[in-house]
Amino acid sequence: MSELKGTPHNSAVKGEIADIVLMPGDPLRAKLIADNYLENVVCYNTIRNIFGYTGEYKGKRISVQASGMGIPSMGIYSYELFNHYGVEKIIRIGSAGAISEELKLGDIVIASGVCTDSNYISQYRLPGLFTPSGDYEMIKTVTSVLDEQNVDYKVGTVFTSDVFYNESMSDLEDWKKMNVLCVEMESVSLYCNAIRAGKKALSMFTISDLPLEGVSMEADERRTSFTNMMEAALEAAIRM
Ligand SMILES: O=P(O)(O)O[C@H]1O[C@H](CO)[C@@H](O)[C@H]1O
Ligand SMILES: O=c1cc[nH]c(=O)[nH]1
Repeated sequence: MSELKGTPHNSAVKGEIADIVLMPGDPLRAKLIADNYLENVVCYNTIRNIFGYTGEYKGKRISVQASGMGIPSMGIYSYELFNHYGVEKIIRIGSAGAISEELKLGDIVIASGVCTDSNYISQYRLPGLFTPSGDYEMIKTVTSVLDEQNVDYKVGTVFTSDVFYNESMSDLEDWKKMNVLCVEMESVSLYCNAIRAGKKALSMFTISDLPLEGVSMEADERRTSFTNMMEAALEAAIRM
C-alpha cells in the first residue's frame, strides 16, 4: 500500500482528506452533504462509487466519505483513513433499526458503546471480551450541539450486526433485555479501528426502521430526511 499514492480503494493522495471525516454508509448521502453544505468542494474518490469529498463548512476543512454497508466495508475505509491518510476523527452518520420501545422513526441515537454478533474483534487475539466505545469528548460535543438545537437524542449501547435480513429477528428481543437501543451494521469496525490506531470515532444514527414491528422508511426518505443528524454532525465537526 505504501508504494501507491492512494490505496486500492481510495484514489485520494495524502493531504487531500481533512483531519475529520463524516461517514454515512450511503454514497449518495455523502454527495447530498457535499452538494448542500460544503463550499469549495473537491471530489477525491469515486472508486467503486464510494464517493469522498473535501470542502469547507463555516470555514473549517472537513471531508465526507461513504463507508458502504457492513462491518468489512467500514473496516477497510476507516482503516485506510486513520492509518494511510492520517485522519484523526470520524463521525459515522448512519441509519438504524430501533430495538428499544422508546424509539420511533426519525429519533437520534448516539453510540456510547457497541455489542456485536461479528467476529471482527477476534483479530486482536485478546484474552477476554472487549467493549468498543465511542470517544467521550466527541460524545460531549455532539450532545451539546443537539441540546443547543433542541433536538432530542438517546445515548447508549447499540448492536452492530452482520445480518440485515435475519432469520432470527427475535434475537433483537434478547438485546432489548440488555438495554441495547438499536441495530446497525458498521460501528464495531469503526470503533475498533479508531481505538487500535490511537484515533477517535463516534457513531450517531437516525432511526429508519422498527424491525420488531415490520415498519420501514422509504429509501428516498432515508437519504434525505436525516437533516437534524447531518447538521448536528457538521456543527460538532467544526468544534472538534
Ligand atoms: O444508513 P447506513 O449508514 O448505510 O447504515 C445502515 O443502513 C444499512 C442497511 O440498510 C447498513 O449500512 C446499516 O448500518
Ligand atoms: O442495520 C440496520 C439499519 C437500519 N435499519 C435496520 O433495521 N437495520
